[in-house]
Order: sequence, then structure tokens, then C-alpha cells
Amino acid sequence: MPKVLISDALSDAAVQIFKDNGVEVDFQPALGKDPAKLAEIIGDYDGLAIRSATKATAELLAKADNLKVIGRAGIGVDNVDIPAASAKGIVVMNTPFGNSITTAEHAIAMMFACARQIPEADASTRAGKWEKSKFMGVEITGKTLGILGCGNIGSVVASRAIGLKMKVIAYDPFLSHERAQELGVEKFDDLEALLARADFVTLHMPKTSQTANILSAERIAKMKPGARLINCARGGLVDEDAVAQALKDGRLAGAAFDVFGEEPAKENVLFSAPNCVCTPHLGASTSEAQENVALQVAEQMSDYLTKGAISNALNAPSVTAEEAPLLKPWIAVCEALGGFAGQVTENAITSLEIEYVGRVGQLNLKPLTATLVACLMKPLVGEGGVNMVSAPVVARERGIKIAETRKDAQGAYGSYVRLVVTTEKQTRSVAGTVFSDNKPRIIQIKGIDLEADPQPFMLYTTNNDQPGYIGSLGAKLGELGINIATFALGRADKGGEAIALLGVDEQVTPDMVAQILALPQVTQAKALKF
Ligand SMILES: NC(=O)c1ccc[n+]([C@@H]2O[C@H](COP(=O)([O-])OP(=O)(O)OC[C@H]3O[C@@H](n4cnc5c(N)ncnc54)[C@H](O)[C@@H]3O)[C@@H](O)[C@H]2O)c1
Ligand SMILES: O=C(O)[C@H](O)COP(=O)(O)O
Repeated sequence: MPKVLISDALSDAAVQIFKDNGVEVDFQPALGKDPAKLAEIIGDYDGLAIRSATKATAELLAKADNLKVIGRAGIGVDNVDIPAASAKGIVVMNTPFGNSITTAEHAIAMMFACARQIPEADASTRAGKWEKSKFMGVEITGKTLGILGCGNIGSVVASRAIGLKMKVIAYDPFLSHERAQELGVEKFDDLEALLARADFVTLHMPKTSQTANILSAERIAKMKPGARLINCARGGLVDEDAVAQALKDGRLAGAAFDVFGEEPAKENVLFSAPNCVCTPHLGASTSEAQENVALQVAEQMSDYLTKGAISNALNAPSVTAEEAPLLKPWIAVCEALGGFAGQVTENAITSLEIEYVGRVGQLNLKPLTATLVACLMKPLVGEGGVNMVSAPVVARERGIKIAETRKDAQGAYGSYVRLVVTTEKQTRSVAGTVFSDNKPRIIQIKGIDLEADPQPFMLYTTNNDQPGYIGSLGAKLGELGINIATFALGRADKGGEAIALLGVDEQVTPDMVAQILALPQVTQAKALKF
């Protein structure tokens, strides 16, 4: 039974979902704040369910020897080292929509709070001051709202703001003009032009290396005098010192921050700035959103751990629960083809062409290609160096071009996968299919037909097609104490090149390979391991 650790304050609805799906679960919500203790026990778990308090750093992941999936009950995954997770084959998934409405509502609430200084007015009233003239606010109706990042949350904010009779303008390089029109927002291509125009600016973009400090001191200086700034996206997008100074100088009339450069924010320059409303990262904190994201993440993680289905992953292709069983036998074919090619290829690979022929071409090809490439790269980069999650990136880093083609059913098998590997010196191919027993077979090597059943240990030889070879190979293996489990043969033409792919009961050692190579007809011999 797979085992999941919940190390953050997820709704306990997640616990029941895991149990109902046959997943053992440990609910330890305080662990996210105790990285040392988390590191001690992480090795016991197949899955880790988190919010933003748990930091899934490279150091933690180095100890996570059994971990297969990290599920973020929420949106932002800047607390997960995704490259480190990918390198270990850990799928990272989030719940991209579950808290969008709730967070958009918080941004709107913060806009009102800062337009009417509600927190300060509340504190003053409770203190018995009745400072009616001190808290002069502004109307929102008719004002211009500038949205930075108009994705899931930004577009909900836009629709609510339009309902409040605001004019909405948006800066988002990935927002199409059609989508902007559909949302009823005016798209700005120039961020500074938007800043000069907007009465309120609200951020809804992820924090990445491109967006960090996007509202720098220079840009804050270009905001419309008297504007108000809301950040319910991520700390680090805005220069907090510059905002505090602009509030003190009166250049900005107000600000509202839910997120901070350093969290938990026990101290921050904004806390003492005038007209600044602060909340402790509450954007997603409604019972509705927390239930949504907890249920969703528990379903997604269970589906992956028990059925191999992948959804909302940031570092792996999606596979539905319906697709997973259909893909399984073809994944085995891709493992065999990639494993074979990776072990027999001796020169630097420049390109791979993967042909999906017949019905296999109707499946989701991304996981098939990723598996094939991972198995092919393993002998080249080492067992721990690549997996299905990291394979496309590792291949790209090595300058290997990958092409996928779908072809109509053809040949005796109708449906098969053919891998063509081009190196600096030559082009070679290997093909495989699924037999009626739902097991993989290698059906062609270098254009020569054969039928080989992949085995954990194999021996591959090429030879000149002359009488006596099979006998001398069998005798040599007998002499070496190697038991033959399966024996597949093929040849191009009579007297031409012939191939043999044998399943054997134990690993053929390099010394044994040298003795096989010494047989008169042999041109190539390789010990293979799958
Ligand atoms: N305060 C909270 O509790 C809370 C809750 C949920 C989400 N968030 C945060 O809100 C942010 C937005 O979430 P979302 O679900 O809307 O994400 P999303 O991916 O749906 O939208 C983000 C948008 O930002 C845009 N973008 C990317 N780079 C940009 C750039 N350089 N300039 C302008 N726009 C850019 C993208 O095109 C996209 O449209 C994330 O950072 C998320 O972590 C915070
Ligand atoms: O990215 C998110 O989903 C939000 O920042 C919510 O974070 P939280 O789950 O820690 O409240």
C-alpha cells in the first residue's frame, strides 16, 4: 500500500480521500515548519502532500528515496525545487483552479480595505477615537484597475472589478487579444504605460526568475501619483522598501499585501508604513477553497500512486486513469527499445526518430516518448541521472533532436513502435510491439526481422551468416556456464549479416563477452541488462 505524508495544514477531508483510495496516510501538519524532523522521516513515504509552509528543497529531496509524487494543495510551487524533484523522477503536481476564486475575492477585499482604510479605521474606533474626518477614502466605481498577470486569478479579479464598474487594463505578455476582449479588459503591451494609468494595481503572476522584482523601485516611481497597490500573488515580485518609502512620501495613497519576501513575515518594513493593510498569506484561506484543493490533491496523488494517472503535473505529461492501463504494455515496449538502443549505441547520438505505427499512434505519446528516451539515455548518463520526468530535458541539454511520427497500420504486426537512432557515425533502428499476451516483443533490429521476448539479462550478437554459428555460440555459452532462456534469430539475406538476441539466466560478464567475440563468425557481441 503506498504511503503519503501530509506535512502542512491541509483540510482533513484529504485524509479520508487517501484512505478511500487505498493509500496509507500520516497527517502531521506541523512537520512543514520542522525541516530537520521532516528530513528524518521523508524516506519512508511514496507521496508528500503540502501547502506553502513545507519547503521541498534539494536537501530534503536527497533524503526522499521512495518519494514518487509531491502534491501541492494550492497553486504556487515556488517552495518546491522542481529541477531537483525531476532529477529524482518525482512528479510535482498542483491544483491550479481550486483556490482561484477565493484568492481573487481576497484581492478585491484588500482593494476595498485599502481604498477605505478599513483596518486602521477599525482599530481607531475600537480605541474610542471616533476619527471620522481622518479616514477619507476613495470610490472604486469608475476607477482604473491595472492587473499584472491575467491568468486564472487575474481573470476572476477582472470580472469582479468590471462588476464593480471599474475600467480594467491588463499587462500579461501571454494574454491573447481575443482573450482580453472576451474578458472585457484592455491589454497593455507596455508595463510602465499601465502603471502610469492605473488608480489601483494588483499582481497575479507567479514568481519566476523573469518576474522577481518586476515592480522595482524604478517602476514604483512611475506609478500614477496617489495610486494603490495590492499584492496577493507572491512576495519578491515587489520592492517592499520602495513601496514603504512611497507610502511615507505620499506618492502612493495605499497598499495591501498578503504575501511577503520572507514568510512567515514576523517583521517587515511595510508593517510600519502608513495606509498599508497586511494579511498573513490568507489568499487561499476559505473553507471552500481549502476543501477544494485538499480533495483534489488527494485524488490526484492517489490516482498516480495506485493507477499511474498523472494530472496537473508541472514536470511530467498528463496521463488519465483510463489511459494508464492502455499505455502500460506500450510503456514496456518503449523500455525495451530504449534500453536496447542505449546499450548497443557506442557513438554520440544526434537525433532520434520515433515512429508510432497503427493503433499505438492513437495513444497519448508523450509518456511513451519520455519513457523510451529515459531508457535510452540511462546507459549514457548513469542509472540515477535520468528518468521519464527528466528525460526530455536531459536529451535537449545534450543536443539530441527528437521527432515523433504517427503512421497508418502496416506490416505483419499492424501496430508497433520503431526507433531510429542517428549517431555521428551511422543510423540504426529497432522496433517492438505488444503481443496478444500483452507482453512486449522486439520484432526488428537494423531492419532484420526476429521475435525476441525482452528478459532481465540478454546477449546480443551479430555474425556472418555461415553454418555452425548457432552451435558454436551455444557450446561457448555452455562452457561459460550460461543457461539460455530464449533464443531469437534473424538474418538479412542468406550468407549476409545475421543477428541473435538471447535471453540468459545471469549477467554475461565483459570477460565472457570477449570470449564470445573471439568466435570466428562473430562481428559484434554485447551483454544487455533490462
Ligand atoms: N495569496 C495567496 O494565498 C495565493 C493563492 C493562490 C495563488 N497565489 C499566487 O497567485 C499567482 C497567480 O496564480 P494564477 O492561478 O492566476 O496563475 P496563472 O498561471 O493562472 O496566471 C498567471 C499569469 O501570469 C502571467 N505572467 C507570467 N509571466 C508574466 C510576466 N512576466 N508579466 C506579466 N504576466 C505574466 C501568465 O501569462 C499567466 O496568465 C501565483 O503566484 C500564485 O502562487 C497566491
Ligand atoms: O499558491 C497558493 O495556492 C497560495 O499561495 C496558497 O498558499 P497556502 O496553501 O499556503 O495558503
